[in-house]
Amino acid sequence: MAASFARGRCVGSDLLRPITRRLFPPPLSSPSTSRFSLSLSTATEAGHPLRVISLEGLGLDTSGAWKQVVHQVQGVFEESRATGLACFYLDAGSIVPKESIARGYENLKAFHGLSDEVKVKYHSTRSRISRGWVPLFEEPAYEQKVSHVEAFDLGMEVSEEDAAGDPGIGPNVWPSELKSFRKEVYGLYQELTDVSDVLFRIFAHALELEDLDSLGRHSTTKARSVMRLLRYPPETVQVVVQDDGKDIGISAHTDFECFTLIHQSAKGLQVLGADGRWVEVPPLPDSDTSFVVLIGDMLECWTNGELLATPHRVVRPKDGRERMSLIRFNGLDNDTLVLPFPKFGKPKPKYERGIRQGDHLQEAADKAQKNTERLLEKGDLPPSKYSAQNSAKTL
Ligand SMILES: O=C(O)CCC(=O)C(=O)O
Ligand SMILES: [Fe+2]
Repeated sequence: MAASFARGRCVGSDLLRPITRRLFPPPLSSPSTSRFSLSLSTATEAGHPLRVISLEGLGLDTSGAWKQVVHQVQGVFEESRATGLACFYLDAGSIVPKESIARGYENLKAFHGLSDEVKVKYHSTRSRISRGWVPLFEEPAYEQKVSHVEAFDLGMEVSEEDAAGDPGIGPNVWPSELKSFRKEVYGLYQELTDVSDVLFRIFAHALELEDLDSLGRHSTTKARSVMRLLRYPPETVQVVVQDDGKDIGISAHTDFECFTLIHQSAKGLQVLGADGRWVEVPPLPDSDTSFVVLIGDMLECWTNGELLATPHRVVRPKDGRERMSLIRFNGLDNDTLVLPFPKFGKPKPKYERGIRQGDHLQEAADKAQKNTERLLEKGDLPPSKYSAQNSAKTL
């Protein structure tokens, strides 16, 4: 999406990157005696595709529960040497109560349930920074494929005066028809900001960076951190694209920010392992406050590719029911130039010039726009009913 863009980059064979030697430190304590090994076996026994890490009991001090979480995250990073997947489930219930998540879904349903005539007032192309409604068939094309998803996008609330024209930063749009939407949805956004702040520090600790604010200090109140309320119609509904692509909810991509939190009402999310196989990552049956944490492009660059951004996609629901998801991207300030930390060795050619968060998002938007134009030319994508272009170009 353009701010509604912020999403992933196109992927193809370059997703199948070879697993190179990694530099992660060994876990903080012996896995045989730690909670880490217990939670790994529990996760495996429970048949979860990814490790489950909980923020329960986490205090402000970096001992006790904090160390356990760091240790578990290190375990995930360590395992990703073989699997390519440095992603995991995070139970964030101690920061984001289940009621907030439930209200998030209620508001998502209420917004997407409004008529198109009402929703078009909030069309993302009417916002300088692409906040608001992204109708079906207007999702940026990360691949040469048509996505089947409708979105409402928001981010940090910044006045136009404070934004001073910065790309991707500015005021949100709020549907006046839904009285509690703003308060509840922005409340959830703020709780997710708290989770994000903790995770930035946990990641810094797990990577054994000396300063725990090394990452998070670049994600201020002007960070490119968008939240999306996504609705995927089931495959049984509204198929106007080529037959072989009818099951695509969102085409394959990695996210452009540092990391992403995903809460889903139903299965559909898949991540791509180093062996080239797509792994289903369904919601956890026993936890309604668990998010999937995906690694984004900026963290990949910071670690010189020790952590790989997680390729992912969504397949459409086949059971006749819609799928909903609450997505929170955790990005950096526009001007942040990310270069590999020296401890990860000589920067690889891919990262040696660094990546600037704002530029990266813009390049991705431009790339997706080109894909969209090609799809339109081929007649695979229906032209937008609401705007001159199918995906917003401005960030
Ligand atoms: O709906 C989901 O689970 C994932 C959405 C996604 O990948 C994105 O918006 O970048
Ligand atoms: Fe994504």
